[in-house]
Amino acid sequence: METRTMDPIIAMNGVSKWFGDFQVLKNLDFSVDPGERVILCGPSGSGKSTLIRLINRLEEHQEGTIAVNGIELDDDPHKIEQVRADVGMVFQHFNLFPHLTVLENCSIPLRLVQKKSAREAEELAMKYLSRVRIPDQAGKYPGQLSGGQKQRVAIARSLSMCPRIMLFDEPTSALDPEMVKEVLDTMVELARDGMTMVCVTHEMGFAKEVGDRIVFMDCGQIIESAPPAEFFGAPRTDRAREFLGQVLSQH
Ligand SMILES: Nc1ncnc2c1ncn2[C@@H]1O[C@H](COP(=O)(O)OP(=O)(O)OP(=O)(O)O)[C@@H](O)[C@H]1O
Repeated sequence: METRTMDPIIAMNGVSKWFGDFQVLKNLDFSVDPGERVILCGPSGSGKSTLIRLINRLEEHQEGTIAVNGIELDDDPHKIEQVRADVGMVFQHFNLFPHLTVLENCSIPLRLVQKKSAREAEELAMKYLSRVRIPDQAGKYPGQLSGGQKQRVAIARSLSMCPRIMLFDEPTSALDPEMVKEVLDTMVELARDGMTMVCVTHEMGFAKEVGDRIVFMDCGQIIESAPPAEFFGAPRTDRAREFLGQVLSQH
């Protein structure tokens, strides 16, 4: 039995979701404390992306409750907007606008969503581009950047909105191996600064270094949830052992 000392910033209870007839998530309980770093792992198709996308309502659940920062998600657009203001998300494929410069990619959302002035938006965007160590790329277009640089722009864009939670959905899996480290290093720094993070990743070295807790999913269920030392040192289920055997042999 887990003992908790604070209210979770993400609380999912009894959550189920279907795509048509296919039940992708099955009666999940999942919570994250403020400042906690949770790594979601599991075989392909186990429901990790779907779970993470429920947190900012990119997908809708059909059963159970999901509360983020105390706001329970339902069809109310105002609540969804409030939750999205608190939650940044970084995807596998960056999702940058190719016709906008790096600086515009980061500053335009600040003007449109947070109604900042052009000058304030650019200053904030530059602050976060510096934080991810690419201020010198501000005038370039995404097509002129490496994959690792593009992903750091995506992280800077999210951070400049000042989220309380960052979600990462396989942020390094579209990158060449030599680019992976620079993105993971950026995420490690973010974790050191105390950001609440939920990361779907197969990077088990990163998971060990950064994770407070590893959540292992299979077939739409949470099978294990344990600190890294326990999960990697002594997985309790055959399914987790088999998964670890596969990913550790690939990396
Ligand atoms: N929009 C959708 N419509 C129908 N089925 C979907 C949809 N999105 C996901 N699925 C299915 O739901 C299951 C879980 O998908 P999900 O992407 O959440 O898994 P995952 O664990 O993140 O997998 P991966 O590691 O391969 O990204 C898969 O069988 C997938 O085909």
